[in-house]
Amino acid sequence: MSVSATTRLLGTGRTRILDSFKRISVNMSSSSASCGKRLRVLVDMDGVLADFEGGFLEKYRTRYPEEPYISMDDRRGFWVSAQYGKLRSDLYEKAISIWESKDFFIELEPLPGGVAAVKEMAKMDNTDVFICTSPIKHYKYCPYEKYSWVEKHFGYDFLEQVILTRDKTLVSGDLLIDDKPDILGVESKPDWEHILFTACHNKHLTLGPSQRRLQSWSDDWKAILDSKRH
Ligand SMILES: O=c1ccn([C@@H]2O[C@H](COP(=O)(O)O)[C@@H](O)[C@H]2O)c(=O)[nH]1
Ligand SMILES: [Mg+2]
Repeated sequence: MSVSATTRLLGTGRTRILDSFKRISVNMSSSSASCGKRLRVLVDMDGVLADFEGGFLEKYRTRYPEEPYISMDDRRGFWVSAQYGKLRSDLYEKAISIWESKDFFIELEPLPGGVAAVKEMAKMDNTDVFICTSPIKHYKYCPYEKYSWVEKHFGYDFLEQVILTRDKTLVSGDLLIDDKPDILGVESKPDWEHILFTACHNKHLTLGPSQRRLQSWSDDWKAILDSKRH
């Protein structure tokens, strides 16, 4: 057999062995997750840790004092811009101009109890917490300010725990705590169970029988985590 044929054969064998190792390690990691060795919790940022809706309304009213606005009580649907666009078509762009502005994301106030809860979660045995958040495509300020916000409220080391993605279905975890009712992406069956975090825009929705909510950070988030430990 020629040297190149032998190299090819050895290469094929090596690939098969590597594939077997990969299969074994994938099986080991999924079985250790399911027997609860470590729980992985993904926590959304806007509307869960940071007060996106409150920050938006305040800045919108300051910048456009003469324009109509939608109170928190009247908010319906995840997309703020869509509801403003229905109110009057030009308000769609005016709404977007608010979160595309410098300092919008960094100046968001933390939602009550969120930072403390996540810090506590991160200290729990066998628990990994990640902040999983979607940046806007107008990237001039938002991604930088999201990192800055985490550093400001959690400290520099917690930046390790930040996941910026526009497709959360690609991220693996046991739980995703998120205020968006429909979290869609290329993965049709994400690993995580979505816990809907109650927000002004989703509080009127009736959930399916197997769906769960976290009403606020005063709600029993520890029980939800425990329900996923085996
Ligand atoms: O009308 C809206 C409302 C929000 N956004 C942006 O969507 C993301 C939401 O991120 P999550 O990680 O799902 O909380 C955020 O960057 C908002 O600015 C929007 O584009 N339009
Ligand atoms: Mg959100």
